[in-house]
Amino acid sequence: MNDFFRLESLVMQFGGLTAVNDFSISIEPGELVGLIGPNGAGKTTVFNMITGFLTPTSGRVLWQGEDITGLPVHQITARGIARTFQNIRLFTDMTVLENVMVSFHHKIRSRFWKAMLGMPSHGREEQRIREEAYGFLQELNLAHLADEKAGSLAYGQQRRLEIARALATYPKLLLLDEPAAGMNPQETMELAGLVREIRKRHGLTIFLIEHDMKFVMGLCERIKVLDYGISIAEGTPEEIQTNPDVIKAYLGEPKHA
Ligand SMILES: Nc1ncnc2c1ncn2[C@@H]1O[C@H](COP(=O)(O)OP(=O)(O)OP(=O)(O)O)[C@@H](O)[C@H]1O
Repeated sequence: MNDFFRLESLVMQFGGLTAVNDFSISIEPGELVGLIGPNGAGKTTVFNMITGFLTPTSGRVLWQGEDITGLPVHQITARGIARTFQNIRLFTDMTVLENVMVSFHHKIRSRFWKAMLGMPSHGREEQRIREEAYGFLQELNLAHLADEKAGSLAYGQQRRLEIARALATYPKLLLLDEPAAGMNPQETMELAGLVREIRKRHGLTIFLIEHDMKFVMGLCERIKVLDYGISIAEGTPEEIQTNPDVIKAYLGEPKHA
């Protein structure tokens, strides 16, 4: 048992549907853990319960020794948990750089008051935020697109921009929901390298959902498998690939002639 990050018996019911049932996991600082499972297995629902988008029907989310179950989204972000979304959520009419700058909103609020009071640090602070935001774009290989509208980027670039935005909240735990979705094999391979780099540089712990098995198996140290809301396996990539329950969940029962 660790005190860093633990999910205890999470349950999420939507009316008569139990989307997630008795889900538990404990993640150590610095780990890179994958969450896989067939469509509709409940993976995004787990992320929504961690990040405050959904309040679990029962169970607890424990983060650095604190019970954060059901806290509002902004309070969870402020505690160092950030995420990206399966359906990309960018401000498409804003520039790539502005999209990252928005993530500094807590700082921007103080900037706003300083500007109102005509305090001199306003310009300097804006410049600092701009430089920091640009630094995150460089890390995600997007700096050359800083002044483009976010909506004009290719799909894979938008996914990387989502990660840059999440990093700009200075998280300790980063949740990535299908980061490689819609990417070609080359982009997916580059993304795996970027994920490794940002983990190292920022001392991150990463929990990710992904359907691309090559990506998951090559990147994650440990994998959890959900099927119909129930956790059916947990182990190393090698253990998961040879687990009969996992094979059955993905391929269905073997057909008998
Ligand atoms: N807000 C909601 N209201 C009602 N049902 C929901 C809601 N969110 C999810 N569900 C249902 O819960 C189940 C799990 O959905 P979820 O999106 O968590 O699955 P998933 O494993 O992330 O799937 P995918 O791989 O297709 O993204 C599905 O049957 C889904 O229809």
